[in-house]
Amino acid sequence: MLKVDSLSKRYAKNQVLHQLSFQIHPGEIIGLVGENGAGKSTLLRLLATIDSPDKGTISLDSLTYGKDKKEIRKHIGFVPQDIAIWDELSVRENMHFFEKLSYQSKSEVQLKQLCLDMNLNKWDEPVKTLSGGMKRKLNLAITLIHDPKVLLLDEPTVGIDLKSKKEIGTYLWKQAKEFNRIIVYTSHDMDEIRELCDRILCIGNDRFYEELLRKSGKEIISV
Ligand SMILES: Nc1ncnc2c1ncn2[C@@H]1O[C@H](COP(=O)(O)OP(=O)(O)OP(=O)(O)O)[C@@H](O)[C@H]1O
Repeated sequence: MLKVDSLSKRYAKNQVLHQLSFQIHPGEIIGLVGENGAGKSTLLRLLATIDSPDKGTISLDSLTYGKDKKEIRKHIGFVPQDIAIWDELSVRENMHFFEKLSYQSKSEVQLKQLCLDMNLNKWDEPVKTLSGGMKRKLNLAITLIHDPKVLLLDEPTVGIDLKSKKEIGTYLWKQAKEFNRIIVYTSHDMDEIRELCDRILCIGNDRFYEELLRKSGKEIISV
C-alpha cells in the first residue's frame, strides 16, 4: 500500500501542497486532477522520490521514503511530462539501454513483448521517426522493464489520437488489474479519467473538477 500522511510542499512563498493524506491499494488506478499549477506534477515528483516534501511522510508497504529511498526506487516507474528517450537510437536500442540501467534483466523477447503489448511494432525504427503517441508508448514500455509496483504517469496521453489513448488506457488497466500495480496518473481529459480510474484525487483550491466529477459516481478523494 502507498500511504501519504500530512504531506506539504512549498516553493519559496508558494505553498503548493498542504497536508495531503491518502492511501492507495495495489491494483488501484488513481486519476490525479486539478487546475494548472494545482501541484499534480509536484505530487508525482514527491511520490517518485525525485523531490522531497517539507513536511509529512510517504511509505510503500514497509518502506519509508526518507529512510529507504534507494530500495523504494526499485519499485517506482515514473513517466514525466517530457518524453525521456534517445531520439537517434531505435526502439530496440532504447529498450536495451534502459534495461541495462534497470534493476532487473530482461531478454530481447521480453523487451519486445513489452512494446508489442501496446501495439508498438517498430522495433528497428529510429525513435525520431516515430509519432508522438508511439514515443509515449515506448516511454511507458521502458518504465515497465523493472516491474514496478507503482506507476506514476504525468499526462501519458496528452496530444495523442483517440485510438492510441484507448490502447494506452486498456494497457494501464491491465497493468493494474492483472499485475496488481498501483497507478497514479494525471490527465486533463475528464472522459478518460471517468472511464479508467477507480478513484479520483482532486487537488488544489479550485473545486471545479470535484464538482464536475462528482456526477461520475466515482469515489473522489478530496484533500
Ligand atoms: N522547481 C520549482 N520551483 C519553483 N516553483 C515550482 C517548481 N515546480 C513547480 N513550481 C510551482 O509549483 C506550482 C505547482 O506546479 P505543478 O507543475 O506541480 O502544477 P500542475 O498541477 O502539474 O500544473 P499543470 O496542470 O500546468 O501541469 C506552480 O505554481 C509552479 O509554478
